[in-house]
Amino acid sequence: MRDRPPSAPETSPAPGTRRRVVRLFTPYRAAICAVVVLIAAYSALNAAVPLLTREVFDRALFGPGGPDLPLLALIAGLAAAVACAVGVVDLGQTWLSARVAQRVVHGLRTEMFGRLQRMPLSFFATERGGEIQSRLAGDTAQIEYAVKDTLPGMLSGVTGSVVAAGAMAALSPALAGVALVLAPLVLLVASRSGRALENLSAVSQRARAELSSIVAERLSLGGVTLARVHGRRDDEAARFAAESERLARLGVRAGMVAQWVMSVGHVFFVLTPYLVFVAAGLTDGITPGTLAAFTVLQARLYQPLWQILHVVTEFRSALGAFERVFDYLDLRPEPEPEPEPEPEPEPEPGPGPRRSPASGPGALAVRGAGFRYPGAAEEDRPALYGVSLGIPAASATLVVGPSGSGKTTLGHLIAGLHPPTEGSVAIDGEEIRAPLPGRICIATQDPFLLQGSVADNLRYAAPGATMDDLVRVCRITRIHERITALPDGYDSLVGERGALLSGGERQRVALARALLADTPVLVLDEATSALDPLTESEVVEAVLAERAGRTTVMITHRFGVLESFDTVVALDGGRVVEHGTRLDLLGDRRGLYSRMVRAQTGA
Ligand SMILES: Nc1ncnc2c1ncn2[C@@H]1O[C@H](COP(=O)(O)OP(=O)(O)OP(=O)(O)O)[C@@H](O)[C@H]1O
Repeated sequence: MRDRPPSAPETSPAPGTRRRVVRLFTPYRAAICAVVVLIAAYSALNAAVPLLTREVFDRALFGPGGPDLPLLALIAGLAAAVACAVGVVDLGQTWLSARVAQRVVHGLRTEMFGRLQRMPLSFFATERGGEIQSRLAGDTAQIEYAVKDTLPGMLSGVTGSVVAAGAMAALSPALAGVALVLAPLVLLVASRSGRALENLSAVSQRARAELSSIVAERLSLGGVTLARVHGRRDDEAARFAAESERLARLGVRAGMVAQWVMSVGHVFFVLTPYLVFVAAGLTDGITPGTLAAFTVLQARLYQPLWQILHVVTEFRSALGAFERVFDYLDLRPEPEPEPEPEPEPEPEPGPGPRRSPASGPGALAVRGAGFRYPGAAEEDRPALYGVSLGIPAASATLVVGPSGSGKTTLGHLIAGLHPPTEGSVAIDGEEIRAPLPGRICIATQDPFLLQGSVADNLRYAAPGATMDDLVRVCRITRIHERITALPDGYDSLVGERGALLSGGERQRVALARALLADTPVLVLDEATSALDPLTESEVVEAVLAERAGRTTVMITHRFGVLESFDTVVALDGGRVVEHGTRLDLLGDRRGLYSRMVRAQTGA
């Protein structure tokens, strides 16, 4: 289950959303005020042009005494100056809006990325890859567009309409009244269809997220291989096509609703000038110049109205995007480790040999620890429970047990990948509730290699490592020869998730990377499972021989011939059933470890 608040339906943004959006922009209020001023200046300058048109008609061309060419030239010069000023103001406004939009979106993106990085691993086990991608890239792009284009569009629409209406009223209050009489009707139609468009946009956004989830999962190396192996390529294509067609249909519907508004508006737009002409015919003292200026202003009145309608729709769908982003920002990340924890009392050793209290760098103490995966049913037993172990510094411990007995879970608790849901795990008296880089490292069965070279991947653990360091750890994991045989040696690329290497090679590179981290504690969770048995025991023996005081906890299924361990821990059903030296446990012929060794060696 996801540890997150349920998201509200996308068609009705939560009441807090608008307030949160406003808060996001509060730090930029100075820039936003400047944008408003620039937009007002832009609208005012634009409104000046029709007034110049009136002067052209009434004084320069058809004034008393015939055409006045010097005046016409002056007006043309003024119009050019106004046009330049409009350009400059528009540039400034665009620059400021783009800056605010980019800052806000950059802030949201980085905060979201940071928040997701700190989420418990169970979140990534349940959340779909495409969903994260869709929110981090798709929704933020929609917000960016809304802030950069939509918001200034709305402001300039409002100021443009107000200024145009004001100029019309100044020219002739009576004609202005006639020209504005249809405006409320236009707004009504638009607001109705705006809501329909908003719903369509929310549904489209969900379809888009579904589409990117399919792409992320099914067009990965593993997804494509699976589909080929099982002959399901056509089914996959059909599933994608169905979702894509849904999106396409939604797109057509949205286009039709938008066009319907435009068409209705167009009728009003064509009709209104004639209403004005009729009114002008019935009113005394309307000059041709006033009428010409009026016609231009009318266009300036209705065009911004369309802009507002369009913008309101965009903004309402951007609210949906904001909400999906906030939904991720509200996720509860794993708590950060305490800066200075209380020292832990020494643990009671679990079943097994009595040793002197473990101390020193890398001593592990597991006290009554347990773990229940989030979402597991209450009545199910926890994956791990009541585990108490003292693992002395510099020792080598083998963890064995049947599949599903909790070995990996124990390894994850020691590595701090999950905080225990009961009891505690500590290193040198300090509780482990989160990964401790530099102190504990884990190498897993399914290692993750990043795009880049072998050397890049190794140096992820120790950016300052020299070539000699890389060679040293790669010799221990018996991968050095193989790397030098690659076309570019340590600079050879490993491909997506290391796909250009074999499974065993990937594991050995990852194990070398873990060794390079040089931590006092190393957990190996079936980290050599893809190797042939001979190489595996060679690698394991070499890792143990060169551990130089490092505490090593090794989880493996193939332990039959492994002898270099101080202690063996056997898990069954989520708890420790045996804990002792190898020879002690072998002595108990009915014990789990002893039976498993016999099963493997046939002895
Ligand atoms: N992410 C998870 N969410 C829910 N349950 C899980 C999760 N991971 C493991 N489990 C369950 O917890 C139990 C212990 O799993 P764990 O991986 O620790 O076993 P294991 O001993 O390492 O098994 P194997 O030898 O097969 O790797 C299993 O019953 C498993 O189904």
